[in-house]
Order: sequence, then C-alpha cells, then structure tokens
Amino acid sequence: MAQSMCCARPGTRMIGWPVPNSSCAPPMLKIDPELLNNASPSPHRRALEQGYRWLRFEDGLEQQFHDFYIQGHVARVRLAAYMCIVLFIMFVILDLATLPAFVSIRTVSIRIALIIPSFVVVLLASYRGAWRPYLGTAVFSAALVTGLCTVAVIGSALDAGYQIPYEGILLVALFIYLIACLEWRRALLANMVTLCAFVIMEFTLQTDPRARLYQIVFMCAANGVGAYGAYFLEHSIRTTFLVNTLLHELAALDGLTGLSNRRTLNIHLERVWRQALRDRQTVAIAMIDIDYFKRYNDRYGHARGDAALKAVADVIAAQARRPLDLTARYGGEEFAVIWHNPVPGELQAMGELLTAAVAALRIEHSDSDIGSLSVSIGVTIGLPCAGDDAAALLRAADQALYQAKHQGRNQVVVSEPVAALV
Ligand SMILES: Nc1nc2c(ncn2[C@@H]2O[C@H](COP(=O)(O)OP(=O)(O)OP(=O)(O)O)[C@@H](O)[C@H]2O)c(=O)[nH]1
Repeated sequence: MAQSMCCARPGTRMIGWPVPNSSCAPPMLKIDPELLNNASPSPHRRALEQGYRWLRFEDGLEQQFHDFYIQGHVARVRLAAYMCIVLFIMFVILDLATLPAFVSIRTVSIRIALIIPSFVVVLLASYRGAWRPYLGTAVFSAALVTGLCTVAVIGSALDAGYQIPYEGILLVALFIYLIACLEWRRALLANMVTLCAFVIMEFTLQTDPRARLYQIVFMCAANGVGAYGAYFLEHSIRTTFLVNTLLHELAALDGLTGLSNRRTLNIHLERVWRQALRDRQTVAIAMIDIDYFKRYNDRYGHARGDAALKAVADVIAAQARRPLDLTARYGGEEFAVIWHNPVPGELQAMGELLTAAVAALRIEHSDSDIGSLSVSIGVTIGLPCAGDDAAALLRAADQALYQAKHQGRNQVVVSEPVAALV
C-alpha cells in the first residue's frame, strides 16, 4: 500500500484523503489534476478537492449522489433480492431435511414469514416506479430483518438445545456489506444492530463458553472485513460519480462562462427542432455578438476582456426561462439563445430586453460609439417542417446579426421568418 503511494506520478492528486504523504494512508483512486484544473468551480470539483473520507458530501450534492446511487444499482439490488429469496428457500429445504421437526418448525417459520417477504418488498420497490424512492429504505429494512432473524434462527435452535451452524450469520454480514448495494453507513448500522443482538443472544443462550468466544470473535472479524471492503467500494463509487459529472461538464459547458458550449447548442437545437416539429410549435434563435470587442481587449487587456465576457454571459444566462430554452457561448465573443415556442410578435422586445440588460452592466468601453459595452443581436424564428434542418435557422439568425452590425451595432434585428421554415 505504502509502495503504491510512493510511486504516484508527481502532481497526481489522491482523492478523498487529506495528504498522501503518510505511509499509513489507505490507497485511493488517483485522478489527473488536469481534470480538476479545467473544470469550472462546482460542488463536484470542491468535493474532489477536499475529499470525502467520511463518505458524505454537502447536502445538495449528497442528494444527487443518493439518486445516482439508487438509479445505478436498481438492477443489482433486484438481482440480490432474487438471490436471497432463492438462497432462503434452499435454507428452508435444508432445515426441513436436516433438523429435527421441533427445531425446523421454528427456523422455517422465521425464514418464510419474515426474511423472504422482506426481499419480496425489495423486489416490488425495484419494479414499481412509484416505490423507487423507498428502495434504499426497503433494502435497509430487509438487511436488518435478515440479520436479526438469522440471530433468532440460531437462538431459537439453541433454546431448543440444538446447535445449528452459525456460519450463516457471517454470510449475512458479508452479504449486507458487499452485495446488498446498501450505502456504507446503512450497511454498518444494520450489521452493528445484528452484531449486538448476536452477542446478547450468545450470552443468554450459549452454554459453551469456548464456542461463544469463538463465534463472537469471528462475527467481529467478519464485520471488520466487510466494513473495510464496503467503505472502499462506496468511496470508489463516489469518485466515479464526481468524475462522471466533471467530464460531462467539461464536454458540455464553456469553461470561462459556464454557459453551454457550441456542441451542446447544436445537439439541443436538433432536439428542440424535432420536438417542435412533432408539436407544431416554433423555435427561435438569437445570435448575440459583443460590439468592438477586439478594441476592448486592446485597450483594457485580455483579463478584463474575460471578465466582461463573463458578465455578459451571466446576463444572457437569465434569458433561458423555460425547460427547453438554452443559452450558449457560440464562440469567441458570440453567444446564442434558443427559445422554444416564443410568441413571434414579442421577439423584438425580447432582444431589446437583452441589449438593455447588457447596457445596464455599464461596462466602460471608451473605444466604442457609445462609451460602454454593447451587443448586437440577430433573431429569427421558424416553424419546423419535415425535411428542413435546424442549421437553416442558425444561418438566418447569423444573417440578421450581420445586418445589425452593418446598421450601426447596439441593436436588434428580427429577420423575416425564413420562407422554407414557415
Ligand atoms: N478576452 C477574451 N477575448 C476573446 C475571447 N474570445 C475571443 N476574444 C476576442 O474577441 C475579439 C473579436 O474581435 P472581432 O471578431 O474583430 O469583433 P469585434 O472587435 O467585436 O468587432 P464587431 O464584432 O464587428 O463589433 C478578438 O479580439 C478575440 O481575440 C476570450 O475568451 N477572451
């Protein structure tokens, strides 16, 4: 373990543990720092930077992770529930075949009346969409029921003067930690309750002190091994969740402004276009370009240019209010807004709201005609027809923008809807 940490590439960050210079720190997934450097500030990036050794993120992120975890594990939980039902049916048959009737009546009743139904509930929760939010609770309850009932099975046999193999309870502990897909804290809680019940049962019903000691020691060891494995499993899942989200952000968002990038805009436009075609609704695009931005950079420097771009982007971001609307940085100092099904007569006013909002930023630009930063906007609208492509809408908005520049900048031009698109 220590050796693998010594061999880490210089500058490679160890995720989830404070400082990787201690030889006794546990091995964690390593991540290329480039990924973190390129990602925009977000709770995901913060979590990766700060670590999560107690397997907990800040509140909003924790909820997101919980949804991700449940969604990603539905199939495994279902499989685990089927596996348990089959196993416990086998145990019932084994009990009936090997135990005397006065013992098996107790053990079989517990297995059939309590354990198997708890996994049937898990199965139902995994199949029914409305029950899905309670899947984690159902698995936790089933784990608890299985642990306690297995203690009860061993105890009831002991009570009847019959020793049955206690290895089953070890199997249950490892199953809860590693197969049931429970989050680590819940798995630990279910197992600790089971362990306490087991110890109490042993001290109450076990008459052989050596057997008692042996069994308790092995139960504790199984819990240690299981908790250790489950901790690292969940830690890796948390890292995967964070890295997935960062990669998605890097692929979909513009690093400077946080708006969608051009690729996302194109994908979204195609999607909205198809949706509008189905619903016979319109789609509008506004292309927005900052005026005399080269002069701004030349006079105030690139860093202030970046800050101005970000301020304008924040204003533009407020323009996407409906679920299918989108704002994007199209490239350089050019932005785009997709409006899904806007009222055609309001487009001019919507554009002017944008120019007014940028003017309200009052960003000084002494090399422009009006002394402050302004934008030119070209807007167009279309009603998609089969055979058209969304790129025609983009081209039309670009032409309107060109016209706005040509007419003196700091204005909105709404083009006539392109003939092919209406
Ligand atoms: N600071 C900064 N500048 C950028 C960025 N991307 C593009 N630019 C600059 O934006 C300027 C765009 O210049 P032009 O295309 O000539 O347009 P303009 O000066 O705004 O002139 P008009 O559009 O005709 O009003 C260039 O100088 C680019 O270097 C960026 O991310 N940050």
